[in-house]
Amino acid sequence: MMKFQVHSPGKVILHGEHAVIYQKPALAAVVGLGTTLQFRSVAESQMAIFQLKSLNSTLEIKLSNFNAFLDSFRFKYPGDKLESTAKLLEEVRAELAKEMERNMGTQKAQNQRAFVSIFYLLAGAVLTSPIEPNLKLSQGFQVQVDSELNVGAGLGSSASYGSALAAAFLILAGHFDEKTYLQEENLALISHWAYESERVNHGTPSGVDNTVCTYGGILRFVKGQGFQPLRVQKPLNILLVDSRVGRSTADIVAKVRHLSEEFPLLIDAIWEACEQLVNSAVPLYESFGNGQDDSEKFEKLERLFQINNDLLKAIGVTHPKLEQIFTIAFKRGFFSKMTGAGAGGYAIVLLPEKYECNEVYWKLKAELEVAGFGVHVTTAGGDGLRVSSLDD
Ligand SMILES: Nc1ncnc2c1ncn2[C@@H]1O[C@H](COP(=O)(O)OP(=O)(O)OP(=O)(O)O)[C@@H](O)[C@H]1O
Ligand SMILES: C[C@@](O)(CCO)CC(=O)[O-]
Repeated sequence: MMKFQVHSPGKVILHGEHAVIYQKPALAAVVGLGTTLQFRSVAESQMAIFQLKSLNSTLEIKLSNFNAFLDSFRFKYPGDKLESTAKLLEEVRAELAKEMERNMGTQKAQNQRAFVSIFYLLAGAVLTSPIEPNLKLSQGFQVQVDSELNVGAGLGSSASYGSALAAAFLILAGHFDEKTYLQEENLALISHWAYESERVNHGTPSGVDNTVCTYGGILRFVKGQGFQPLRVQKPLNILLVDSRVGRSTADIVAKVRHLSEEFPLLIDAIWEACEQLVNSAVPLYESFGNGQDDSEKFEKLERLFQINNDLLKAIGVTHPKLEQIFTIAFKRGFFSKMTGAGAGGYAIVLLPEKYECNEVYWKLKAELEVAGFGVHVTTAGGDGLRVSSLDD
């Protein structure tokens, strides 16, 4: 009887969103909100049932259908070690399209993508299983996914969801277990499959979100080159402000790509500026807590927040609701920026040390709430994905 729980955090991009797609560095950090997945095998069952609470939807897969899909994939691509995942994703999409027609009626696009991630990651984990090349699923199970992250809001809900699924399915298929998942090669495998899940949502993600959700901390990430954890000494306090404007990361990334094709030199100069900004920010984050008084460094960081936000505005990814948040924060003496793809989603407000003792902070929080925004105070950095046992 297998049962366990996976928790995977959400993230904020501190600096370098969008630029990171164009090979520039980004700084990303996990936050204190995340996705929790519970896995329980079910005796005598021949079904895999996935309850996705955030989407208010359920996916049921008959093990016999899933195993038949695996057989047909192995027959079509004999000896394929899944070096190219593109074929598998294509086959999964075709299989699920048939399934939707047969049993599921019309599902919303976001549910369909969430289902594709499940089928794709489950098939990927089983087809590459180190214990048995022709592994089939023989016992039914139930998976519940619950998230504190608003979906489609820039806090990495999709990467957090993808890494939680990846860890669960890799454990199920015998790649590692609850005790060994933190080994470097196993985290790399989780992040790899979480990236594949991101591709289902975004097409061409940079990989920053799945990396930070898996490994945790505050990371400097460059697409295709990997990451370095920042050596931070003190947690950084931030206020997450939900504009409550939904948007699709894939659509915004496509609009920015169009702009960069229209004005390549101009937009490249913005990406260069973003790189300089990250280079200036890293030593500040790493030196907080070194001296007696951090106020000078904090003021520099506030300036960088403002410049970063203005660069993002220059590529057209702000929104009137985000502007309202920036104005409220600025009026109270706080610096803020959008985070992630922008055009809605969350803003982050930089909070000083001992912000709770500052009356202005409470006024800021109240004013944002009265204006209809969701607020949540958290720290940037912390644990990445964790697997734990499940009692009941
Ligand atoms: N808890 C969840 N349960 C099921 N599916 C989820 C969950 N969270 C995210 N998803 C999937 O991820 C998609 C949202 O991805 P999208 O990238 O647009 O938002 P995000 O990850 O919140 O934002 P960003 O990538 O900018 O941080 C949803 O449409 C859904 O398919
Ligand atoms: C806009 C973007 O940089 C935000 C990631 O949260 C997209 C990406 O990196 O894939």
